[in-house]
Amino acid sequence: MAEQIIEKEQAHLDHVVEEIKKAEQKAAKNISTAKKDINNLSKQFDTIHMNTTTYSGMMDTAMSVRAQQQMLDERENSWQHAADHLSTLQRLEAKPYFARIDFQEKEGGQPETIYIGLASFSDQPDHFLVYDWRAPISSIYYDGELGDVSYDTPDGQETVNVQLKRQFQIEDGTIVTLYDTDEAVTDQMLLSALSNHSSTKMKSIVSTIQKAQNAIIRNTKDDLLFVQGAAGSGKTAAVLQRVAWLLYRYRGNLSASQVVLFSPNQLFNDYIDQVLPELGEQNMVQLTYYQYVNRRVPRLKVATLQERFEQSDQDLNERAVRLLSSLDYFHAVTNYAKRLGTDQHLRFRNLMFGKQVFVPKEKIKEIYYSFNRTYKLGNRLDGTKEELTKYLNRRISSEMRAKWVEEQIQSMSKEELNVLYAQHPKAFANDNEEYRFLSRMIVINAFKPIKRAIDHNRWLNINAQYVHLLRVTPKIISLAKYGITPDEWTRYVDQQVAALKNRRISANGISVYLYLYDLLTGKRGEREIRYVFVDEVQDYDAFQLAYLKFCFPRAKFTLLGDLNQAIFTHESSKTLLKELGTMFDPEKTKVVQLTKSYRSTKQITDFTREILLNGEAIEAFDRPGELPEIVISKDETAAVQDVITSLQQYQKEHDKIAVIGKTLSDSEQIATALKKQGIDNTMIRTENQRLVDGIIVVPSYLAKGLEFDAVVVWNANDHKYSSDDERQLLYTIASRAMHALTITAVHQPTHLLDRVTPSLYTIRDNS
Ligand SMILES: Nc1ncnc2c1ncn2[C@@H]1O[C@H](COP(=O)(O)OP(=O)(O)OP(=O)(O)O)[C@@H](O)[C@H]1O
Repeated sequence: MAEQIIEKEQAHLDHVVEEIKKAEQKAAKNISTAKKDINNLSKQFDTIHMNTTTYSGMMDTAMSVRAQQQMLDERENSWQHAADHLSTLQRLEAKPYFARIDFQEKEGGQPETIYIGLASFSDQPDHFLVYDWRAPISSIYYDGELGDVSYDTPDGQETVNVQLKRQFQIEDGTIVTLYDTDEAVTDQMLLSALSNHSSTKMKSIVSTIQKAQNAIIRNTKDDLLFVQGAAGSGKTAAVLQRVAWLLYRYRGNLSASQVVLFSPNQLFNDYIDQVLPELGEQNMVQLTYYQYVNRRVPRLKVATLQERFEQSDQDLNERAVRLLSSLDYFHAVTNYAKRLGTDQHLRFRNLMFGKQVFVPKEKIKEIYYSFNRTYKLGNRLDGTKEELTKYLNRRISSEMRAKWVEEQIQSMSKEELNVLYAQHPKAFANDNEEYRFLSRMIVINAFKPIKRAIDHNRWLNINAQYVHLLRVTPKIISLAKYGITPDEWTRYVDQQVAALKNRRISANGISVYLYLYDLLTGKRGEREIRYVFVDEVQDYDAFQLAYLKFCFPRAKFTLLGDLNQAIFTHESSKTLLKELGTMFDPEKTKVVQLTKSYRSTKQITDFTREILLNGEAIEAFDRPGELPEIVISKDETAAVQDVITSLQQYQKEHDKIAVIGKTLSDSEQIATALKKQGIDNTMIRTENQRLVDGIIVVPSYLAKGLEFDAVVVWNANDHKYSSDDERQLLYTIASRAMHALTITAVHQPTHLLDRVTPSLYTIRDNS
């Protein structure tokens, strides 16, 4: 029976592959026709007769060029289309589909059979041999069991009766196995997907998407989708499939450039950048929050990830950061800026002409505040620019008479003069006219930097304004609520001012600084962006998220995070969800919990869960492996040897192994020690590096979001991980392991491991 089924399915598969091959040939032909057309058209371009002697000749030439260009564009489009189609077919050929569903539409409908794969494929119009996994009907594969199942279509909900669900593993056009199932996606299929080795690039999960993940992927209703999920529960995986799904669902109205993903670091960008291309889609805009803010302030140096992670946890600094990163402060800044329109507190800078003051700041202030009280900040800014530009234009005539202009004309070379003459279409009536022309051109050129300064708002003194905001903060928000005295605040601001003089700004300060600037200049955000995704959202604060919402006012937000992995924001991440509740319409907000962890073996998940104080809800996926190991060494030299022993063991079985240190210097220490002992490894110092196979050594804060076959935690002793605050950090690091985990410690292991049930790990005590 089973044999027969396989035979029949293989015959069907052979037929589909055959049809795909035929379609490939056709596509290849279309490509070569389009290519030929493009070549011919390009040649014809050269033969267009250029007639520029008469006006009508010029018009004719322009029209021929335009017509030719249009034809060329069309051919290029059809070439691109055929090339995309061919690459989809090539992807389908080896593995055309992964599932089959037999169902009947209710009320006497015909029984139907569909096959689901990475993309749709039809041999005739409307005769689909394969359905795209994102098609509405494909949802029943992920969502339901046998029997009546509903799914969403653009026209509302439909219900069908599902009679068969079959899953395939196909390799190079041959069915390796198939399962009939009445579950959403069988565990066998998932198990075999998860037992694979990790690689430096994340893979798509379309054939094994789980029901809870499917709900995230296909959500269209909510403005805010907040996914709280355990480490390894597939948040990132689901969100990448979601982008692919959205691009399919809204094809024609949504392009990849209208989707932005904020990721925790650039290494992570590198890790996930193949998933969408593998699904046949272009990558969305992908950047870190600090890249996003940094590129707007080229003159300032924003604190780096490392500085942020390793900043001294001075008590005052912590309290001040809590204040600056709160939603209350965001509102306070909004109101502060609004009042600047009338309260005369806006800070200006002189407009300079070389070393001379061209328009003094007092004068600019006068203009700025001369407008009606009801003017919005943006209009006030535009009005001021207009006045300044008018003033600049008026000054051209008087400046033309200045001595320096005369001197410049006299000293100009023939070539320089010719450049200016080229801008004068006809002959001069007399010398006077010629002189006036030249002096005017010279002044206009000399005024260009002033015009630029006006256009780019350089007459606003944003640094001074930011400092003013910090200084008056005690008047706009209650310091006491954050446990800060006025004296302490003054001290904190003094430190920030000193840093700013050296062009440095804190990680929190930069959001405040840019928000203030945007308010002053009346920026209305990037309105064309439709979807914003924020991964590892627990490391964001409420101010940053409110600012992102301001920057992307028309976007729907999907926020993914794990409050148990808050390694930068610690406790304050707990209030984040509450604060988000006030930013989005509660009716259009959905919070989804993912509790099952897929990344690690059951042994690793059971172990890491107990590091947390509240990890009970985390459920392990039942994939067996070795118990994690804790290795205790008597000193550092011995610890290095113990790490080597583990690494040598892991190298026999795994491709991607990470040694994770707490800080950069911890990591450098072990990387160097390993090298000295002849153990080759790649030290990841900054997020700009690439992930590679083999052994990598990486500091904790750069390991975020990544995964490795085996992880060795370097020196998690009670001295390194001494504070309860570091529980989440240890959990984050340990949960990077897929198949094997070793935690090393010089002397006493951290007390953060005390809660873990002893039967969940083995101990190698070499102390
Ligand atoms: N439905 C699934 N089918 C196959 N693999 C899956 C599935 N869901 C998750 N995975 C795999 O589990 C691993 C963890 O997924 P992912 O990195 O998306 O988790 P995460 O929730 O973002 O984790 P973290 O918060 O720890 O960074 C990945 O290797 C991913 O491919």
